[in-house]
Amino acid sequence: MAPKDSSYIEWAHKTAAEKKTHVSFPQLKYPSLRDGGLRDPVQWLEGKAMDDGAEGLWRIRNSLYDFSEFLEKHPGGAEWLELAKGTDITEAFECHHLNPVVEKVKDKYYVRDAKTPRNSPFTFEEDGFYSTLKRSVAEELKKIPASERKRSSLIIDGLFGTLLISSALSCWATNYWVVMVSYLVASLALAWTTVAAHNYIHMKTNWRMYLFNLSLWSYRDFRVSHALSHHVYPNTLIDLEISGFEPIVTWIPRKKPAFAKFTLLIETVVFPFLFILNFIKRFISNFIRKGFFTRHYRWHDVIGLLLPVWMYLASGCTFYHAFITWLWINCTGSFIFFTIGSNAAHHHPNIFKDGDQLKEKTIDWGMHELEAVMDRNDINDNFFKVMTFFGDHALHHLFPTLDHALLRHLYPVFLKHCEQFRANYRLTSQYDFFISQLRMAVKEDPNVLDESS
Ligand code: HEM
Repeated sequence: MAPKDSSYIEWAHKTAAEKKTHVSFPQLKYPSLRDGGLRDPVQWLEGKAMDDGAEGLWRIRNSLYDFSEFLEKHPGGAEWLELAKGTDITEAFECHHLNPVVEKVKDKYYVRDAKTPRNSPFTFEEDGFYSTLKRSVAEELKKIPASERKRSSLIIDGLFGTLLISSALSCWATNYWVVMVSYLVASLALAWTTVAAHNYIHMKTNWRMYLFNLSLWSYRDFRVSHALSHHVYPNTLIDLEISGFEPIVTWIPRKKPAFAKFTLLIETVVFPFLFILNFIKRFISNFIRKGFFTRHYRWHDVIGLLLPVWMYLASGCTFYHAFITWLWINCTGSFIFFTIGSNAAHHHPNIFKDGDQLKEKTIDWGMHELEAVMDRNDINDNFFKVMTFFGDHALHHLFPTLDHALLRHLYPVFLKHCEQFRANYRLTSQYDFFISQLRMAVKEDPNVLDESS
């Protein structure tokens, strides 16, 4: 158990270096396969399966289930369960369903009790913050008109259309300024389409989630790294959106390499290539991972390559010209997407990160989500910005399947529950996040509980 005095920081650094357990949750095993290798979603799922005691089945709390027969019947799509097979899906199961009917459905597939304790610090007590809020949100949703969802569809469809027109124009035009402006508009439209498509990757199978792949990246990979990893375990050692950037950028408080001082420069150089690098990593997996092609490669992995083909066909330029222009658009889009993403909501000295000292070693899952996120008042004030800058982030984390257009209606009930349970919902500005993300990249010491807490 961590000592609760000034020697905590020393203890935390020692525990972090040993890599046997989490630091903030020392009762948890250090995640298998976390460091090294490709650090990709497949490796993350394999490591999680080694730690979760699911015995090749699906684990929810302390019971094991066999959903093989249910896969194709799952209203959310078979993919979610197919990906998560062999792991503990308690958190994902809880936050992806507001309808209590799922509890009864799952019971039909019970096999036996798990043999090991859960390797997670999160609880879902019936009278706790998250379960109570979830019941109230389910009631509140009944009052929101279904037409609200059109607002988000309109934005992503508009962005997609803008991308198609501006990318073709950047190849067709000969005037320097028209080329430059259309190239910049296309890059921004690609980045924003990818952010907006994120709204749809969290839902049941739908066509707009495939727009994510226009970036060359894979929505299927993102469902793991973002929805099943980052969303449910934010800023812990199991968060792949933290470990996936290491050792290039380390946002958790740890001893940092000397190059951490140059994080701004490193991000500027690396971010433009991440869309392409994710594509290459996934493609290479076909050669280095047995069965990857049949288990993970899908028709939608080629969607990203349709954009240069479209630019070539629509503009009538040479394929070489279309390809080079598309590379510029893809790299600029990648830079914009990752700059928005890394400065959005999670990297700030006042936000929980593994290493920080905690009062309790288990925590209501919803309370933890709010400890690991902060919202931006200058993003949440406008729905277009919400859709294109990962806005309304706290509510989105708590209820990821809900269309972003519905979230603003939930604030009264959400804030009431935060007050009642003294949940730590916080707001700051986009500028503060930009500076704070860079501060986190050099921050070595964890936060220690102050005496009054
Ligand atoms: C990795 C775990 C899981 C994920 C990520 C997941 C995801 C989803 C998603 C995205 C939806 C659509 C939600 C919506 O449109 O509002 C959904 C619906 C549903 N899922 Fe799952 N699911 C998971 C596990 C399960 C399990 C284990 C069961 C039960 C055996 C289940 C039963 C259902 C049912 C019954 C619905 C329809 C709910 C309704 O009509 O409101 N899911 N799921």
